[in-house]
Amino acid sequence: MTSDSELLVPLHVAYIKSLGENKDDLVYHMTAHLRLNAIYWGLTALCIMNQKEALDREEMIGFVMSCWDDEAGGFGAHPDHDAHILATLSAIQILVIQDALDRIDIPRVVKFILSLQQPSGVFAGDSFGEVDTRFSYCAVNALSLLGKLSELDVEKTVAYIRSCKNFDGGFGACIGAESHAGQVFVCVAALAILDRLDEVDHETLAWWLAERQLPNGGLNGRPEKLEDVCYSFWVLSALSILQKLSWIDSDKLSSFILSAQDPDSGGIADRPGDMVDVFHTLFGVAALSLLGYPGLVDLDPVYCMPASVIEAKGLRKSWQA
Ligand SMILES: CN(C(=O)[C@H](Cc1cnc[nH]1)NC(=O)OCc1ccccc1)[C@@H](Cc1ccccc1)C(=O)N[C@@H](Cc1ccc(O)cc1)C(=O)NO
Ligand SMILES: [Zn+2]
Repeated sequence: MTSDSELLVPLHVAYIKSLGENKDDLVYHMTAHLRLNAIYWGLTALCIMNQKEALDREEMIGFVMSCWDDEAGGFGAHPDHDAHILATLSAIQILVIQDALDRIDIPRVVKFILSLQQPSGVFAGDSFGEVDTRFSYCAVNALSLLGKLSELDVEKTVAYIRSCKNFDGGFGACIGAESHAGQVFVCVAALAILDRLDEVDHETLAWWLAERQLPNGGLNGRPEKLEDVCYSFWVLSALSILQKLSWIDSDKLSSFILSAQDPDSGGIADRPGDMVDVFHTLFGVAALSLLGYPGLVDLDPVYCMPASVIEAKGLRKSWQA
């Protein structure tokens, strides 16, 4: 069997395990600012392939705690980096998957997250103030995993997301920004967590999402853009939440994702022939899981975490199978 007809699970597991070992090559140092996010990406990909034990649990929890920024009350993406809401979400996602939330001071983290909400209702990523609907999703996802959604000003949060809805049914990074599949994912997933999917024009948005599929089977993030494996997840997750997964040709998309695998060293790239990375490896197997690829563990599309973990916390929605 060649690589573009089956998922090379053992190779992808070996690739993810090797990431922490090659500390000498340049890529390792160039990606220090994403390290904690990359651990969430690697761990979640392993969970989907049912190989969670491939990485050492205590060593991982130790690294997460080494990224704690005690002054801010949040996590940075690397030891001694400033706290950021993206890294804080990754830290919480890792600890929830490893059943180790008892290691953190939950009220302190909740205070950090809530401190980032702006008067407009949008969230900033950190104290430097860059705002983006991505960060609103991080806040809603993290507070939900911590069981503290009751402390969020839901109306203000929803009002800002509503103001980012475009005529094509999609959402942008901020008011007036064009629709982009990544931003559609974060806005639809945040509204799903808040039980406010009534804010979405389901038919219009599902049509815009289905329009992302190109003749080669891959999905792009915006009209006229190139196909990219990670957009498979952003688009499929939003369609899954809208219960319109059937609007995508899943056989052609699965073949596209499988063709982006590196058949020698493992890993998945953004498109066939490019360099693999752990980000596209996660979102490739995540998309295959949503498409029902045989032997993969069910993924919750809203949290991008194993469905069993979300189920155990009582966070699955009534409309989810
Ligand atoms: C910072 N970043 C990006 O900008 C990527 C770059 C890219 C990958 N393929 C095409 N471009 N873009 C990206 O993640 O866009 C998807 C997205 C945009 C906005 C909101 C949500 C998703 C990637 C890292 C990366 C950089 C360069 C190459 C590969 C991965 C990244 O960290 N993305 C974030 C996007 C994101 C952020 C927050 C979330 O809650 C969910 C997703 C992430 O996945 N965090 O866990
Ligand atoms: Zn990509």
